[in-house]
Amino acid sequence: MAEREREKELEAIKEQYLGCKKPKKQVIKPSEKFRSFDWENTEDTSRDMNTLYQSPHEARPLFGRGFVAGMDRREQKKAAAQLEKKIRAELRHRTGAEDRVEDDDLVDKKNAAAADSYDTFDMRVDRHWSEKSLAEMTERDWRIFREDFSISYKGSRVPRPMRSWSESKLGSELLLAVERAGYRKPSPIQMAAIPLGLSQRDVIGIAETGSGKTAAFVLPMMSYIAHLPPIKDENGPYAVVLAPTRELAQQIEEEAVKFANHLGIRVVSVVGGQQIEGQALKLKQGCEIVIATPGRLLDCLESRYAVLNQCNYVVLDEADRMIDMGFEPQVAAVLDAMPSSNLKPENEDEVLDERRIYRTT
Ligand SMILES: Nc1ncnc2c1ncn2[C@@H]1O[C@H](COP(=O)(O)OP(=O)(O)OP(=O)(O)O)[C@@H](O)[C@H]1O
Repeated sequence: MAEREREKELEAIKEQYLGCKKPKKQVIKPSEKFRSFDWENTEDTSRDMNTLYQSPHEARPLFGRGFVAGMDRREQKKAAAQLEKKIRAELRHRTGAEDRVEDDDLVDKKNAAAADSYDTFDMRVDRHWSEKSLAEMTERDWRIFREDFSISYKGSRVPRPMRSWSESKLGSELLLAVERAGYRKPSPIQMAAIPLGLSQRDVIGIAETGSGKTAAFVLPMMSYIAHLPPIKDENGPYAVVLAPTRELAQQIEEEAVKFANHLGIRVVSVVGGQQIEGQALKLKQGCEIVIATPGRLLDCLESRYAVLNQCNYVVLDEADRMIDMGFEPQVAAVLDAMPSSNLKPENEDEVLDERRIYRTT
């Protein structure tokens, strides 16, 4: 007995200092454990066994620019329209009614219109300005229109730009001339400046080279002159265009003649580098528009070949360049040869910067 006690004691001491010798508990991995596990198909609850629920309504979340996650209501409407068509066909089939294609077409059109006029959030979608008549244009449409063509204004009570030639108030003869010139659409500077010119407002137009600035000032000028009686003898002109160089003056003349010939308006160019007598003769025969470089026009005025007492319309083409080239005194002298009341703006706020410069020097 004492021996057994001793053995037990020894075991306990060994266990304490050398660790126990108990066999390790075997751990079975779940993959091992369930390797041969099988279940009845009906026990599979991961999917609905009822076919009715096999294709549940699918959410179509929209992400990206202009969307927050949500449902595509337009797609749902399309699906609903298809279903409606199917049901109609089925009903017709059952009742033996004839196929009425018009009915389907009508449903199609109605649904297409509904899908187009509502966005994905079921909000009404506005049509683009190009699809609207002038009367339907909203402030927002005009803003988008101006943004589309990079048109911006500074000034008060600015008239709306014109969207097309037909919407301008140029008159049928000028519109015909524009069509014959092959100008299908107005350029942005023309869209913005022509309505201003036609409303007898002073305008400073800024646009890049080759953007159609010439027609933008020539057309309202022609429209203004078309309402006046033709000039007799040397009493003209009604309008003067000043340009810094001979070449530019000639380019403007070419552009002006395209429209002037249709209206019986006479255009004379008065530029340096050519015989002054020839130009004097043309001025004497009478003309409604003079296109000139400042120095040569001043010579003509001083020699009394030209008078500007009927001139109410002045264009300073490339005014900044004329100042850079030192033409300011000549331009000021030409403007002073016109009756001062002609150039006095109704509203002092609307005085052209250039004119102020010329008039004060
Ligand atoms: N609406 C239009 N449609 C088609 N062509 C046009 C239109 N307006 C002008 N043009 C043509 O575009 C060309 C350039 O026009 P224009 O000479 O008036 O430009 P500009 O802005 O005055 O250029 P610049 O700064 O060189 O004087 C011309 O040949 C003109 O006939």
